[in-house]
Amino acid sequence: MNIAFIAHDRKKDEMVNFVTAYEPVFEGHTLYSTGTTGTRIMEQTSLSINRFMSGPLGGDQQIGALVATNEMDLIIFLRDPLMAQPHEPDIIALLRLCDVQGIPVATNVATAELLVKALQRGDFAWRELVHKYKPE
Ligand SMILES: O=C(CO)COP(=O)(O)O
Repeated sequence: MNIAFIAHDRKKDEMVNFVTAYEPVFEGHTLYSTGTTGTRIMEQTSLSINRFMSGPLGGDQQIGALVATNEMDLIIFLRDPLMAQPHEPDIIALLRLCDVQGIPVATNVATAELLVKALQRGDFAWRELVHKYKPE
């Protein structure tokens, strides 16, 4: 599966702890992230992550491009609900595209945990069909 990690600054510790806890689950997947989030995760785990630009510089939009083409299977986006972001329009656009394509997206760690357990159980197998029968 193609999985993306994104965390706002005050959520980065939570993200690193979360990914560390489920590192064995994430190991078998293709991982993506915005710039700083990915750096932090790679510093503290042995996971290899394809990093895009930092969020405020367009990283959310780069991940959004993969959502638009239905290539992203799961997004864990730990947003900071208590701090305004300069790139709020990019964030809204990414979440909108997840709804357009029906992509599972967790915006807090409680939901992220449920989705990762579903991933472990094989509940994301339907996404293989999406990839297999993707129109050209
Ligand atoms: O701002 C972000 C998401 O909107 C995250 O970007 P960074 O991972 O580069 O901090």
